[in-house]
Amino acid sequence: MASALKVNKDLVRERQKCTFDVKELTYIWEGGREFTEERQRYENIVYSVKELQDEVPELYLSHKERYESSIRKACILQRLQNEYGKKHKVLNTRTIRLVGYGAIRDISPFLLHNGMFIQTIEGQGTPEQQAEWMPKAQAMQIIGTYAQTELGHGTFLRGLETTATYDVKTEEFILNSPTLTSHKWWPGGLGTTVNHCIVAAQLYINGKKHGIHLFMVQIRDLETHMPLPGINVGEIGPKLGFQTANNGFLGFKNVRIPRKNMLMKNNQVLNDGTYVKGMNEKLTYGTMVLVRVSIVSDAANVIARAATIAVRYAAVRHQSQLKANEPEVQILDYLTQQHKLFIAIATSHAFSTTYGWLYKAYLQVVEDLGKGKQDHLPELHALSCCLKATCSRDSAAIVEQCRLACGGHGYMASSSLPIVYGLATASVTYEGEHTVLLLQTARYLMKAWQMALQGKVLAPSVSYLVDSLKSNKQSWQNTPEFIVKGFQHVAAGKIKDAFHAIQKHVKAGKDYEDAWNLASVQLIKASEAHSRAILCDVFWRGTIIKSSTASPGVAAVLDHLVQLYIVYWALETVGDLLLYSNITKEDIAVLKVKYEELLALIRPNAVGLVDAFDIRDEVLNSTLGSYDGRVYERLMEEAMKSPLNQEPVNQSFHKYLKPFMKRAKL
Ligand SMILES: CCCCCCCC/C=C\CCCC(=O)SCCNC(=O)CCNC(=O)[C@H](O)C(C)(C)COP(=O)(O)OP(=O)(O)OC[C@H]1O[C@@H](n2cnc3c(N)ncnc32)[C@H](O)[C@@H]1OP(=O)(O)O
Ligand SMILES: Cc1cc2nc3c(=O)[nH]c(=O)nc-3n(C[C@H](O)[C@H](O)[C@H](O)COP(=O)(O)OP(=O)(O)OC[C@H]3O[C@@H](n4cnc5c(N)ncnc54)[C@H](O)[C@@H]3O)c2cc1C
Repeated sequence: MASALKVNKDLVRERQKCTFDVKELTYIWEGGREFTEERQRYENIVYSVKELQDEVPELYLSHKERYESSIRKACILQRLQNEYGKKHKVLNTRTIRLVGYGAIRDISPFLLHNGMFIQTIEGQGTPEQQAEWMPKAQAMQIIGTYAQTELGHGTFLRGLETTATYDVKTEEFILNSPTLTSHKWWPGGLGTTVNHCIVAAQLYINGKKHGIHLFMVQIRDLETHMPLPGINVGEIGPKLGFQTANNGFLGFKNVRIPRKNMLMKNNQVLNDGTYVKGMNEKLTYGTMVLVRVSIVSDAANVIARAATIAVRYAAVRHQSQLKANEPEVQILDYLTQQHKLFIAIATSHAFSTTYGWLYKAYLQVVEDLGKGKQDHLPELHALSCCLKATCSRDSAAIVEQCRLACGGHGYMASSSLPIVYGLATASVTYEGEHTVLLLQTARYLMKAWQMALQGKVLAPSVSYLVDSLKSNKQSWQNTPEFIVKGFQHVAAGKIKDAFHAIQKHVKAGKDYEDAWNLASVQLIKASEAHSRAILCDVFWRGTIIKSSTASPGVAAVLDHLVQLYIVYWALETVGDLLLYSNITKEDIAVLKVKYEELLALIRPNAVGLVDAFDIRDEVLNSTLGSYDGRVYERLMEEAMKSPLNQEPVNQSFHKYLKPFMKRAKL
């Protein structure tokens, strides 16, 4: 952190105003003091390594140079991480990724190795397969990715075209990409980094198709890194963001792999070609469930980064006058600015709390599956789908809102907000496209509604549907508990409407599938409303628990944030509440006042709240958001690093401009 002398005076004043213990909130936000201290220790090591510091900002490098730089840094990071893990504790994924961003400035080309390749071996491999591949993968003797999506299909997994045909004579699978559209397309690290892949392919035995299975395939020689025979591999080129993720394409031509390379924890192929079906074919999709759960945490982190930048900038930036003859005010004092930014802080806490809850549910399901119990799998799938969809979408919208809240300077690459937006918006699509995942949840909600009508017991996350069937709703109260109930009424109402819409189309003679498509706008709205009800409920209940052991100062700000989140969404969806709950116009007027009061309560703590995210300057990498608030100095310093500023006259003047000006006619 910068010394107090150099810190911008507005930020110094803001920090003096703060009414709570910032460190205590950091510990709560991060899940415990031990996690914060572990991260800080590791950050101190990583950010003191000279080789990880940039001489030229990454953004001025070419596509190729950026990739090479990211590999160089990722190797240093991986070594530091492994050494740290041996001496201290194994670091959690959040810390590894957060610190990685700070060094690489974008996505690590090892992201898929560390985030999906290892997890798939762990979750889908037999104990023998784990024993063979895990140590090599963890030590990075083999580097891999998760190669599922193809040029032609990403969403509809049953439509994937890559084939793995079992040859009973040699006890091998033969991999082929029969069409252009069957080429793998997108996997991170696939372009030029990895030598192994987990490949999703259609399994064929004796001409019979058994659906999607996962296979461990070596694609490059470990010594020369040359593609192995039959492998056509490369990089897919620049994208909106994720520039250093090294996303690639891959095609197979009669590539043979041994039988033992099919991941066989769930389904098996025996030597003689006998196919043994596992407990549930959807368990093949298990890694995706884990990553969808993790994306809720990613969404919290990405918002925290954007909020830190935008709130600190809004404290430093003065523009316009509220009253004539008075100094220009900090833009953070405009209520509209608070409206844009405080919801970002609150949302980050909402998602972080929800992630903790969802991850616990995930671990429980994994434990149950180990005992052969799969009762809660559909509920987990439904929750992870809609929460991934809603949190990633909200995170992209909020990051963009933060960027816009920084005016022109938010458009500067050096603010880091464009790159953070690139990260956030990618997550709306990857690991299951937004609408598609909402529709998966809607499938579950339709079944739940049917069960509620039949008086059956429902899973906890949808048990509110039973209440909503009771006709005598209590009169509205403007308390958080009651507003959460209101969101549940909205969700139940939309679920019911979507259900009836399908029924109406079916009664009119449509097939169920066509009726589903005709009702699908209503279905995604029902799914979104369900997500919001879950987010508000979990955030409210989770905050009560967190506050119970917190100091009064921290408990108070947590209460302000959770109330702000709930009231914000009540006002955003006021039309829905009017349609589906007992809220009145008078209640809404009271909520509007309450919302403004909450903004005023949060205002003195705004900078303290983003400081509590404890994101180091190296991670923020932002001219607008650093701890010391030297915004204008940094903007100018960064501009001076432009290669165009390294010479007084660029050669293009002599080559093009001057002759052009000479030839120009009046
Ligand atoms: C741990 C560290 C984390 C690090 C984070 C790393 C971040 C990495 C950053 C970027 C990486 C990005 C990687 C990728 O994008 S990998 C590719 C991801 N691809 C997808 O997500 C594809 C999306 N499509 C699907 O998941 C499915 O095809 C589908 C949309 C769900 C539809 O599948 P299908 O057609 O087979 O199924 P149905 O619709 O017919 O449904 C049949 C029943 O199955 C149930 N189902 C489906 N999926 C699951 C599942 N995963 N688990 C449990 N159950 C599932 C479904 O609900 C249906 O049930 P029902 O009872 O209604 O019949
Ligand atoms: C940055 C990034 C990294 C990625 N990394 C990987 C990786 O490492 N490994 C990997 O295997 N994949 C990866 N992917 C691929 C990613 O998982 C897919 O792009 C994603 O699942 C969406 O699939 P799609 O591209 O086929 O979209 P599409 O399904 O083609 O979506 C296009 C449109 O069609 C709509 N649509 C499609 N189906 C339906 C439906 N049934 N009902 C209603 N609407 C529908 C969608 O809503 C969307 O609006 C990555 C993608 C990105 C952007």
